[in-house]
Amino acid sequence: MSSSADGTAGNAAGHGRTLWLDCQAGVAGDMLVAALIDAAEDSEAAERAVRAALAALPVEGFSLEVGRVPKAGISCLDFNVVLDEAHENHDHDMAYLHGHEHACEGGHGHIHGREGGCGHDHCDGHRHGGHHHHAGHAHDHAHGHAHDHAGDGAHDHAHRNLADILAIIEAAPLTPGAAAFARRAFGILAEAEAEAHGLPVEQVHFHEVGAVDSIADIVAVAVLVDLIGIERAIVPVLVEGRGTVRCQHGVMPVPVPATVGVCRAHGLPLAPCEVEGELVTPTGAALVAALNPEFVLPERYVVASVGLGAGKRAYERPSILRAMLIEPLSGPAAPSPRGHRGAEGEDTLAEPLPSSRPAPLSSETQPPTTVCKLECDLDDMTPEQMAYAAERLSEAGAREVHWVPVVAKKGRPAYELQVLCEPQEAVAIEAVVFRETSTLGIRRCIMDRTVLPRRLEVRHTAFGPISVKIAMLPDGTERATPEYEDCAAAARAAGVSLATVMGAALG
Ligand SMILES: O=C([S-])c1cc(C(=O)S)c[n+]([C@@H]2O[C@H](COP(=O)(O)O)[C@@H](O)[C@H]2O)c1
Ligand code: NI
Repeated sequence: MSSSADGTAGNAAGHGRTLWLDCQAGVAGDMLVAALIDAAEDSEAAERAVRAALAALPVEGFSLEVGRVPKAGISCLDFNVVLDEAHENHDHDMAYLHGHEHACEGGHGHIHGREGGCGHDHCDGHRHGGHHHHAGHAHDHAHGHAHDHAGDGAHDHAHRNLADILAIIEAAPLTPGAAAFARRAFGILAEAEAEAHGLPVEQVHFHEVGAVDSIADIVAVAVLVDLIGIERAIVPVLVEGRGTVRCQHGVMPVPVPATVGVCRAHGLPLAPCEVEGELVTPTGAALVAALNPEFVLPERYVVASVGLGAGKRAYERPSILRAMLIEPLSGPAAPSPRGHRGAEGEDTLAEPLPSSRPAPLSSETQPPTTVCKLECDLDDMTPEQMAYAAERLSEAGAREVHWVPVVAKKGRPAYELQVLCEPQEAVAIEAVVFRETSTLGIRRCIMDRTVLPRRLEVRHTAFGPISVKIAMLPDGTERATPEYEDCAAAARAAGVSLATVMGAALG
């Protein structure tokens, strides 16, 4: 929306940006692309970057239209992937909403029978980029689908699997960050689809998402997240409609199974509203999950820029996704130093997003006075699985993860998993516990903490600057503790002992 002097999009200040996504009218892939282009510091440069990335994809058959449209009188940005007739998708069509059968007029139905898979019952009535087609189908049969086509024209409608999609990302000249984000989003979708259809992830054939426009949406968002430098995302709620929607599977309840799957697996909060129809699409939900969002806004923040992304569907609630780049000022969600956290699934999420979670309790200057403790006992997990679960929990925002040896029921040696997290993170952390451990239940309690006031000082030593945490004790005295990571790095660099550097920092 605004331009920086150097013409770069986004992150001209060179630091990670905080995104607040206001999903009061839901979220879909195209809405998110538009909102992020609009919110970038230099929207024109952001649009150019998206166009360049998508033009370089090894995928054919589409062009892009980006322009402003009014939504309830508010000027929004519209991002439209216009498909060639031969590459049309079926499901971004108004005619598919609300289960209206008239979409079949002049079109055709066809069943995709797949052993062990789902049957896709398509109903054609396509409208893309203002064109309305009733073409027949000449499907890409690369994945062994048995199709029963009633159409008679030419229509390429690829059903790609995760490996196909990952190969497209691999072949595209994306930055490592953008490629990692795209892989993460597709991995999240694949897991939800697999769950919905009862298939292993590798056997899932993306239907709608295999289509060109969905690939374009996801890659475009990946490019923009990387370009803008979004390190932290806050998405308090995904507002969803009600009723049913018609998609390739037929008439589905809203939220559709894949959206439910993504939201369940990643603890994304959904809230129903009065709108009849689908506001949150699986792709939209997966993109939000890939941002690994927090759910609580800072107590105070300033707005650096705003982007409004237009949805295609017309509902009584204007279809607008609002993306704000904000600067948190203080409060529980104020920025803090942090490590990395990934999202869901090692194989699909190669490089984690920089964490937006708070620092471990020990390195904070404004520690929380309440924490949530989650516990469960496990006697059937391997050490590898336990270590992996602990890693995933830390990446998901857990402040502490402990495996405590216990003797459990029936005299069995076992381990108690103890996880400390912020209360508002508990639902998301529990989702990771259920996914990565064999537990059937989790005990949960909110605990008060007594914390010493503390501050961080940087001390300049012969070995370089070292952060020192100073805690104030109840008797008024102070206790200084050099930050381990700083000391360890300085000790390694100088080839001296850790104790020498720590002594220098305290001296
Ligand atoms: O995997 C995808 S994309 C998908 C799964 C399901 C299931 O519930 S299973 C449903 N749909 C519907 O397709 C259209 C388009 O979705 P996009 O995420 O590609 O925008 C939409 O109506 C979905 O509900 C898609
Ligand atoms: Ni599906």
